[in-house]
Amino acid sequence: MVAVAELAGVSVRRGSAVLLNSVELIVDEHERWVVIGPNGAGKTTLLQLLGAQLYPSDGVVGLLGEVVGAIDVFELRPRIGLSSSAFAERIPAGERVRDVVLSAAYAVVGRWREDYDEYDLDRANQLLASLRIDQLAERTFGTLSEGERKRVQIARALMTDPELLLLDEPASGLDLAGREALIDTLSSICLDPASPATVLVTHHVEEIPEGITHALLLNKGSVVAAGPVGLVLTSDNLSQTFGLPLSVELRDGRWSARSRR
Ligand SMILES: Nc1ncnc2c1ncn2[C@@H]1O[C@H](COP(=O)(O)OP(=O)(O)OP(=O)(O)O)[C@@H](O)[C@H]1O
Repeated sequence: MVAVAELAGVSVRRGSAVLLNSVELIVDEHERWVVIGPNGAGKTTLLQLLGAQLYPSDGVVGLLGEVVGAIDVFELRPRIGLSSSAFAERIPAGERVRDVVLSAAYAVVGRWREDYDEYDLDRANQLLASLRIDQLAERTFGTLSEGERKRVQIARALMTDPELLLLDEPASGLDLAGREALIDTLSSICLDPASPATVLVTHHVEEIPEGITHALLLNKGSVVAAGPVGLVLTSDNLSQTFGLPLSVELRDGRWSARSRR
C-alpha cells in the first residue's frame, strides 16, 4: 500500500475558531473515502488541505509523497483532481463544456489555446462519454442543469489523470433521479480499480456510492471515527456525529439513516 495522503496531528485555526483539531488520516492508493459530518464540521476545510489549497496551522500534510510547505503547491495541484461548487463558480458561463474539461490539462479555467493536443482532445471526449454528457460538449456551461454541471466538474477533475480525486458534495442540489444517476456514475468510478484514490464529502449517508471503502466522521473539527466503512458507519458513531439518535442501515450496497424513535 502506498499512502497518497497523510495527515498527522493536523489543525486549522482562524483567529479563535478551530476548524480542524488534531486530525490523523492516511489515504492509501486503492482506497475510496467518504467524509461525513454536519454543517460546519470542517469537511470542506479537510478537502482543501487534501487538495493543497490550504496550509495547516499545526501538524504535517503529506500529499503524493511530498510534504505540503516543502514543495511548490503548483507542482502538486495538477496531480490532484478537485470538484467543488466553489471551483464551479469560477467557470465562465459562456465556456463550452468540452473546453471546461480540456482546459484542466493546462491548469487554467477558460479556453486559452486555440490548438490543444490530439491526446488531450481524445481524453476530454472519452471522459465526457464516460460521464454520459458527450451530447453536451458544444453547449455552454451556463446553460446546463445542476446535475449536468456536476458531471462536467467531475470530468474536469479526472482530465489530468490525477493520483487523488477529491469530490466536495458531488450530489448536492440534485433531484432524486439526478442524484441516483450521479451516484450510479460515482459507483462506477469507485469500483474501477484503475480510478485514483478518492475522497468524497457529503452530509448524507444516502449519497455514499458503492465502492467506498473507508469513512471518516467529523464533528466540530474533530474526528469521531475513521476506518473501514463497515466498522465506522454504525448507528452510535453517526448519532454522535450528528448529535441525535440515528439508526443506520446498509441494504443492497446503499446506506440510509433515519431518526431513532
Ligand atoms: N476564516 C474563517 N474564520 C472563522 N471561521 C471559519 C473561517 N472559515 C471557515 N470557518 C468556519 O469553520 C467551520 C468549518 O467550515 P467548513 O466549510 O470546513 O465546514 P463543512 O463541514 O464543509 O460545512 P458545510 O457542510 O456547511 O459545507 C465552519 O463553522 C465555518 O464557519
